[in-house]
Amino acid sequence: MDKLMIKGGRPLIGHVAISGAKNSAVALIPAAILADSPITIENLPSIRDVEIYVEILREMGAEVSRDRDRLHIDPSRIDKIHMVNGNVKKLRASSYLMGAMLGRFGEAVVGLPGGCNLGPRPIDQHIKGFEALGAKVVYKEGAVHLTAGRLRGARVYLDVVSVGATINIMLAASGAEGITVIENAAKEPEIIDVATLLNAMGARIKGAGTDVIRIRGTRSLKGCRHSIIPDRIEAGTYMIAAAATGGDVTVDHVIPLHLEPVSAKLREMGVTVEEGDEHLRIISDRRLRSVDIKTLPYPGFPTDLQQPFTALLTQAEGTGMVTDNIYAARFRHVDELGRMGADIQVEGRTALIRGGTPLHGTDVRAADLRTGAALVVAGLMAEGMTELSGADYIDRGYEHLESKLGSLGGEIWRK
Ligand SMILES: CC(=O)N[C@H]1[C@@H](OP(=O)(O)OP(=O)(O)OC[C@H]2O[C@@H](n3ccc(=O)[nH]c3=O)[C@H](O)[C@@H]2O)O[C@H](CO)[C@@H](O)[C@@H]1O
Ligand SMILES: C=C(OP(=O)(O)O)C(=O)O
Repeated sequence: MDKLMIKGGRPLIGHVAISGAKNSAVALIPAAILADSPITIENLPSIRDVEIYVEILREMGAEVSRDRDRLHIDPSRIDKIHMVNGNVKKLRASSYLMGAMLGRFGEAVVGLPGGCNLGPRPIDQHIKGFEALGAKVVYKEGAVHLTAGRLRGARVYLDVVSVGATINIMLAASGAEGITVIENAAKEPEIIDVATLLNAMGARIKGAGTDVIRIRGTRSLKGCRHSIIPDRIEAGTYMIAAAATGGDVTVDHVIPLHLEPVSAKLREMGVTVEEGDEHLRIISDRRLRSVDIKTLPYPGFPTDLQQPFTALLTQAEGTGMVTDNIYAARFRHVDELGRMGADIQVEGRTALIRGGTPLHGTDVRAADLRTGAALVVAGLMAEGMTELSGADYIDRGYEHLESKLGSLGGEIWRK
């Protein structure tokens, strides 16, 4: 496993260009399965999750080629093969194969998805949606077997606000006959991105970005060209790192509205956040006040930035409280931050961070993607060298992390 070496103590200064969103990319790629002709996806991030999804589509018979940040997918020869083991187990977003295959073929056999281990991650709401559209569901040997023949539009109320279930039901419903209405839908920007692609393919989706989404499906979805929205989680990570190091960083190619919860919390801490049309500038003198964070579905504070934000709070004055309302057990970064000198107590789904304890570099391990991001932020703040193993997790979601941080003056390299 690769390691990242980080020498802390230098402020990050300069501009960083934000890549396309991971959580859009891993939904847009399987969405291509629904089309009968080629699709081009632009602003594609170079990250491991994308590489894995490309391999999955190739295994299914798609012709896929890449030209810098453009991905061309010809799905016309995709076959309804069973996708039970191997790459599907490496990704959470492999669950989207269920909706996409159901929408195109009326049947699917897909292994239960993998992804970051954040505690239990059920897919009951996805299944509830597929059943409402007429699918029969059987669990056999670690895989979900779905059969429907022709799917029919239906009304689905989600008991839990779920990004994955909302997208998966949109995918299936786009290939269904008639109208589907998703109530209590998730409102994340990535959902709007997927709906934009499906509409360009010929579906008629209204309300994406609100909690009621209406989808009129069609049998013939065609190829198109689509550009992925910026990755708000990558951008938020650089904003946090800028604040953490007492830096002056402009994150370019972002949609500032998507980062409002992060900007608001940084401002509460005493950080200056200047907003342009497509950029945000973060200026920090490293004199930070503690704040409380409660993660919530969009437009609330994103759980995917909870861990890096916790690292930032270790250097703020006072005690901060971080409550993860999405994943009760998303605290694998806490012990590692403790090894670097942080004082954090976890009670239930809340972490209490006593700020102002100096951090020192040591050997730490990322066991999931955003733990990795938290430890990078901590390493940049710490005195001395941090040796971070588990860099492969970080590669799942951050394009060219070392060179982007390096161009900002951060000292980070791969061993
Ligand atoms: C590939 C992708 O886009 N991943 C993101 C997506 O994950 P993912 O789509 O898996 O997350 P969900 O929005 O579905 O999960 C939200 C909450 O709902 C629960 N739940 C979800 C589905 C279900 O059927 N039943 C159920 O109980 C989950 O356990 C969790 O507590 O949104 C999460 C929440 O913003 C992010 O952390 C992930 O980065
Ligand atoms: C949890 C995440 O990803 P996934 O849902 O793909 O595991 C994440 O991006 O932080």
